[in-house]
Amino acid sequence: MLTYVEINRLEGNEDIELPRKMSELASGFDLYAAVQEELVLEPGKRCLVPTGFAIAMPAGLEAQIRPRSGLALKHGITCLNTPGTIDADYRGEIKVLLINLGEEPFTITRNERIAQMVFQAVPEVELKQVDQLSETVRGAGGFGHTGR
Ligand SMILES: O=c1ccn([C@H]2C[C@H](O)[C@@H](COP(=O)(O)OP(=O)(O)OP(=O)(O)O)O2)c(=O)[nH]1
Ligand SMILES: [Mg+2]
Repeated sequence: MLTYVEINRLEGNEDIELPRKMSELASGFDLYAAVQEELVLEPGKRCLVPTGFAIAMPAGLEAQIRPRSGLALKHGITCLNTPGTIDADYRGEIKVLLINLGEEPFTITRNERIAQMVFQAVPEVELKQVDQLSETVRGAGGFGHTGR
């Protein structure tokens, strides 16, 4: 089923590409940097990169902002808060929190693809407080208790 998500290009970003799938069955819409000309991200530093657009999706969806593997592999550039969460009721500009985990400064240029946005269904959940939880074999074991 096709779902329509409204997208609004923000003023001053007429030259910035709107998010786009780069192949027919791609999961993510690639996001383009709406930085002024260039932005240099030094090793170990983070920055919030504007994208020049806002969206409105129907209730029951979220958007996740995920890194691009090529930038991660070649330059150590990733999203610090990956996956970034875009709430269905958010109407502000979508921004990408990048961090440079590489050894070299990385230059972000205007209209460069810096991350991708994947839409996901969010189930309707309500938390119900109880005195005792249902039992399982795992129980409270976690954090590697099954071995390395
Ligand atoms: O990578 C991101 C993450 C978040 N947002 C926007 C959309 C999201 O709906 C809002 C809030 O994000 P989040 O809930 O992750 O941040 P918070 O620190 O909990 O802020 P808030 O108190 O505003 O919810 O910020 C982005 O544009 N990019
Ligand atoms: Mg929040």
